[in-house]
Amino acid sequence: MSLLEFSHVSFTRENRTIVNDLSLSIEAGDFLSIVGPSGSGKSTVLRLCCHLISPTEGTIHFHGQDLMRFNPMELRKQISYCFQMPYLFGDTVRNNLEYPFLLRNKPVDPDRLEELFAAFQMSTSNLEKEIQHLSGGEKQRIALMRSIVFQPEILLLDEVTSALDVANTQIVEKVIEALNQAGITILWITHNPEQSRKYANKILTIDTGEVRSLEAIR
Ligand SMILES: Nc1ncnc2c1ncn2[C@@H]1O[C@H](COP(=O)(O)OP(=O)(O)OP(=O)(O)O)[C@@H](O)[C@H]1O
Repeated sequence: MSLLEFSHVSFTRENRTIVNDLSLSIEAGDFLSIVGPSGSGKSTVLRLCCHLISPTEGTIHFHGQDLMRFNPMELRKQISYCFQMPYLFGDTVRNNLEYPFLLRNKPVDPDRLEELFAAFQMSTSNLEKEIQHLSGGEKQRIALMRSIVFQPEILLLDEVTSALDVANTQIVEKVIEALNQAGITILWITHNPEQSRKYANKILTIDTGEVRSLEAIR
């Protein structure tokens, strides 16, 4: 049984088909790059994966069960996402990063937060900063940290390095690679052809909402 299985999934809005008849199997441990021109439906595919939106046709199964039947809060713990425009509460970095603990009724683990700052080579002094005082690249890294405070089964990443300089892109790539090596399934959208091939074992190319190719490269 595949970890995540799309069967003939379509997503239509305002008489426009944004994803058309997508069938795809994602196995545990996969690192899937999703590539394609702007507006081809890549982000929509990730939104479908975590039930931010529902297919208008077809089915998505997670662990063999209909994804639409999962409790959304429970699903977010297993399938975590980080998008291009990081959504963070207009609050402090600390409150953003402590939120995943609150959600699980668990005490905040300061060691885990320190570990994350170390992995992203950022200072923990950022914890007391207001989100609005962070740069775009800092916000991106904090949003990514928040999505992996507790390791999900699947991590969905939408152009998470687009606001980063070369050095920080490398840091983030290494964190993502290590997560995949630790068994986390990664689906990521990137516009950078070199990046799309560097870590992935599969590359999905989509155009106008349809699969152009699914290539296994490792
Ligand atoms: N809920 C929606 N309602 C109406 N149109 C939508 C909706 N979601 C996406 N679209 C449209 O569908 C198309 C695909 O959007 P999507 O964000 O999935 O593309 P993308 O491949 O991720 O693009 P980019 O690379 O520019 O981020 C776009 O034209 C977008 O405007």
